[in-house]
Amino acid sequence: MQVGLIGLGKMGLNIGKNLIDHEHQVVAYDLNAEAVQEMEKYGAKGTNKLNELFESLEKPRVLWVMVPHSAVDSVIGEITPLLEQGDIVIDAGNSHYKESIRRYHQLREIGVSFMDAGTSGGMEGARNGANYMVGGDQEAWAITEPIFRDTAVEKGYIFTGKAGGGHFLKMVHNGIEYGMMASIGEGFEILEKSEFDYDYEKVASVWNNGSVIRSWLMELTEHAFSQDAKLDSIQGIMHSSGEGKWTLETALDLQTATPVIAMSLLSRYRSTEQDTFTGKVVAALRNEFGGHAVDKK
Ligand SMILES: O=C(O)[C@H](O)[C@@H](O)[C@H](O)[C@H](O)COP(=O)(O)O
Repeated sequence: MQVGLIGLGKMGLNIGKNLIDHEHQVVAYDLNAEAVQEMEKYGAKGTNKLNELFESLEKPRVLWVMVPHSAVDSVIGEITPLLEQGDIVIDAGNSHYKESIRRYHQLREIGVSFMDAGTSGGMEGARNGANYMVGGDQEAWAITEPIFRDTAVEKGYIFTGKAGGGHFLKMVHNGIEYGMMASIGEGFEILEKSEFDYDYEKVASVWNNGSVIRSWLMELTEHAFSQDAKLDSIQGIMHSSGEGKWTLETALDLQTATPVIAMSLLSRYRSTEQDTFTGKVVAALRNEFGGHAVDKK
């Protein structure tokens, strides 16, 4: 089928190529000329004009939006005057599910269907077989299922119904991702501080063969250590894009105890600071009441 792809970043380009590999026609839009050219070379029709994108697509149009969550509203704002009744807008990025519910209702008012599609599997998945968690209308799903099925790994997609359900599921998935990664990281830190001299690539490899914790994350761990045996070239600063925070906020709203996800998020925040004011205050107080030593600057 024909897909209008908006956003040719790392994920968008890979999804576009994946769609073309599966005999779908891609009309690709981005302001970045290089990305448009790359997509054209791969067989897409490319443009940097939204009206051209819309004119090139058969109706009802299927628009796959692959942009950072902070840009989704501005994209929707730009395409709204061009959208027509029956068109389908898919947000395949990592948006907050409440925003997706709002956007669903906003577009429904003009007869446009909005689908919230959480996409997992990273760049490699986007290129060769992704994983999708999709919410939205059944009618829109009936039309769009082939593009999800074809670009996903086998059994790698789910339609959750009800708007917001796709991005909610992806949010929780990412909360789990935070906890799992933190646990892997902490395990290796204990190894690093121990009296034993382990080869971490080999450790990750052996854990990937038959052990309970074998996983794609452990495979990636093995790969990372194969590139840099002790990760000496990078700093232990863990950035985050928001999904872990949303998971924790949602858990709190639902009065659900999620200590692992909470701590993994907080340890990411902590990792971005060299020193903390909390630490200074506690050190000062220990010194105040007990005369305990402080480390001077
Ligand atoms: O399932 C996935 O493929 C990943 O979760 C993907 O969506 C992305 O890597 C995260 O958004 C990174 O999230 P943080 O920046 O919050 O770690």
